[in-house]
Amino acid sequence: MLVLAGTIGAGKSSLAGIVGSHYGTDVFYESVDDNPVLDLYYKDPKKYAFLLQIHFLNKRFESIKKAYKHNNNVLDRSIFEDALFLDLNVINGNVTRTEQHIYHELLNNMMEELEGMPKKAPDLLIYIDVSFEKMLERIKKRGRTFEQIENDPSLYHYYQQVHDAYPRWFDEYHMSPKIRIDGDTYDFVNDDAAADHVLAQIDDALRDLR
Ligand SMILES: Nc1ncnc2c1ncn2[C@@H]1O[C@H](COP(=O)(O)OP(=O)(O)OP(=O)(O)O)[C@@H](O)[C@H]1O
Ligand SMILES: Nc1nc(=O)c2ncn([C@H]3C[C@H](O)[C@@H](CO)O3)c2[nH]1
Repeated sequence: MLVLAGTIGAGKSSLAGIVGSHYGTDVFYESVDDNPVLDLYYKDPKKYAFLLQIHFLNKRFESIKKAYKHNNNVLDRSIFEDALFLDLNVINGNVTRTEQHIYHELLNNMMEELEGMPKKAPDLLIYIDVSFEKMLERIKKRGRTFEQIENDPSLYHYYQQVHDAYPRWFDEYHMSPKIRIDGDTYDFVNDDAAADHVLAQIDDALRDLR
């Protein structure tokens, strides 16, 4: 199981598709278009942050249960990143300490279930690192209405918080082997040579594991 990680708009879904095609494996996309809470959360984070966290946790657990059956199946974002968002929501007063506590108890229970499975952790975590400027550029380019700073200027600060939290998160991530992809330099979406370079990086990392 290969897992993509990185900030909002880093290119996880795009690279997940490319990696899945490369290995001929299934890609499990993050719940966005079918997400009944995401736009509500962006409109009213105080009301919907906890519900959104529970939704993502549930969907990721569901994907992991399906994905772990094949070595090179691809997950678009890891279950381990959700706590980063949760903690930011606590800092921002959108999630209470009690909600945070209940969330972590539920997460621990779920992780115990995963420990009972043949594959307890991803084979490789692929972290896409992008600058804050690139992150904003990509969010704008992709154009999801509820994510646009021009509609809600307070999102600038939120995006800064998310972006700032990622390097430490990646540093402290030790559940599996991990690699870092430079998402600023390599335009794996529009440039085949860049995509090949990134795929070679992933191939090399997987070869080292076996
Ligand atoms: N390396 C890249 N070079 C150029 N454009 C890119 C690159 N990666 C992603 N993009 C573009 O940036 C936008 C966001 O990409 P994508 O949806 O894959 O990000 P994501 O990490 O899955 O975001 P989210 O966390 O919101 O799900 C898309 O328009 C995509 O085409
Ligand atoms: N609050 C919050 N918690 C999460 O665990 C989480 N995971 C993803 N997202 C948001 C980021 C993108 O807008 C969009 C697609 O990644 O969904 C999250 N938001």
